[in-house]
Amino acid sequence: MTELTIDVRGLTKAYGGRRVVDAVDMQVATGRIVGFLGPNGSGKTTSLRMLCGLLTPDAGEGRVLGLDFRREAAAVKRQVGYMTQKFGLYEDLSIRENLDFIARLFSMPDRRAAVDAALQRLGLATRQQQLAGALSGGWKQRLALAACLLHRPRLLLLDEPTAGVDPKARREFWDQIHRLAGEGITVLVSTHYMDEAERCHELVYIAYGRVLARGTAASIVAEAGARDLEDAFVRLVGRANDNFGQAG
Ligand SMILES: Nc1ncnc2c1ncn2[C@@H]1O[C@H](COP(=O)(O)OP(=O)(O)OP(=O)(O)O)[C@@H](O)[C@H]1O
Repeated sequence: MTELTIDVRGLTKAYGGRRVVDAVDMQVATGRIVGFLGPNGSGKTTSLRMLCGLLTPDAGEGRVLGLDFRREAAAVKRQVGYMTQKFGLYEDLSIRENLDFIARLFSMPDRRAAVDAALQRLGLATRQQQLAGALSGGWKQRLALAACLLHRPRLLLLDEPTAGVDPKARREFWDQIHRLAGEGITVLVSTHYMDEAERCHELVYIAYGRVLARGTAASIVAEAGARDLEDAFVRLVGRANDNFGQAG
């Protein structure tokens, strides 16, 4: 049987009486890269925050990294690398100082070794003295990914990690994600880019807080009777809009 790093059912969250995440099931096998797609405001960030233990769900059951994701949320949080949409590091500190600061926050016993390993892994060693604020968008994202990896998480939840990054840097970032998956790290990543969706092993597509499609890119395109992935999503969201969009 396939080992599931994420196995959660019925994930639900409402704000002001409106369900922004509505009974979402999420299964991600260990070492796989699953793309999380959907229009703006469809509930991706809210779902990711619940899965990593930062936000308490209204409903939902299941396990993340073998832990009860609701009752053991604090333990889940410690073992997940979560990369938020916005660059959250200190612009007036160098690359190395940023990583060292985070290692201190985690009270890592082998801080220096962990920082060195993260610098090497992400190809940041030669730039370690550069100020974070002076880096291009692509290098900033790489630093943010290095920061997520410091505590050696087995699961990465990445929220639009390459938004606004140029195509070459995005490609390099994705090569890195595939290397990490090759090491057995599981990745759930939200994106609006179709070329990135094509690089995921599987996709989950949501709109209005509900899952509209899941599977490989090829199976989603075939099931929607579409030309390509973008066309499939346009069709799916069009149908969803007819069915429950007005109520959402
Ligand atoms: N703390 C909050 N209070 C009230 N409403 C919220 C809160 N957080 C999110 N929402 C609403 O929930 C819905 C889903 O938001 P969410 O950020 O999860 O979407 P998303 O799919 O990540 O969007 P995007 O692709 O734009 O990042 C939106 O309508 C948003 O306005």
